Amino acid sequence: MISVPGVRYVPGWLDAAEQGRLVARIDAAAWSGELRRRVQHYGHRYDYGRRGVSSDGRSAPVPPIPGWARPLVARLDEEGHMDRRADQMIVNEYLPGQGISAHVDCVPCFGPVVVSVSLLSAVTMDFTDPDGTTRIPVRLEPGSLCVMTGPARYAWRHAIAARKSDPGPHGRLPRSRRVSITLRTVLPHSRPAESVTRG
Ligand SMILES: O=C(O)CCC(=O)C(=O)O
Ligand SMILES: [Fe+2]
Repeated sequence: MISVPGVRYVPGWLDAAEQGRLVARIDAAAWSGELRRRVQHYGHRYDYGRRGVSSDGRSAPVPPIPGWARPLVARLDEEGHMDRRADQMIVNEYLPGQGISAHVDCVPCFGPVVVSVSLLSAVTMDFTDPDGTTRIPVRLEPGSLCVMTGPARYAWRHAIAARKSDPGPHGRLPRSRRVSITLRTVLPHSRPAESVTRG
């Protein structure tokens, strides 16, 4: 099977009980309705309009990475997936029909590793090569970890089509509600303290 250079896919990274605990904690927290899909930002706010990590004090601060997510952050680091402990987390919710347009995660904002943990529903994430000529669908099962590094992080774009089902080997695979936890490291010059001292 063809694979995307720089994608590490780990099925069954979280068991069903752990996934359930995480979804319960996520659903007890406040969602932001700033996009078509609901999101929660922790550690640092990512400004979708400005395409930057907010550090100018104009937007309301976001909560730190909560206690319930810290074991994930530590485990990712201990298992060697990250360059250092993640300090930025975005939770995304996708109802059937919702997606995310093709993008590369902000290069000046975030470090060399972006991870996504899938909860509740499987979905197909499409990776497109830098020329836009090759599209590789990657099926993300609930409980899986998808680590993007190297070309997958910096050169290929990733997207989730806004549709209610994905093509499968034996017909369409209907989606249900999916929640993803994405984790990143914020680069030093994007962090508020450094921005202030740099004037
Ligand atoms: O939902 C996902 O797994 C990925 C989300 C994503 O690409 C992002 O937040 O940058
Ligand atoms: Fe992304």
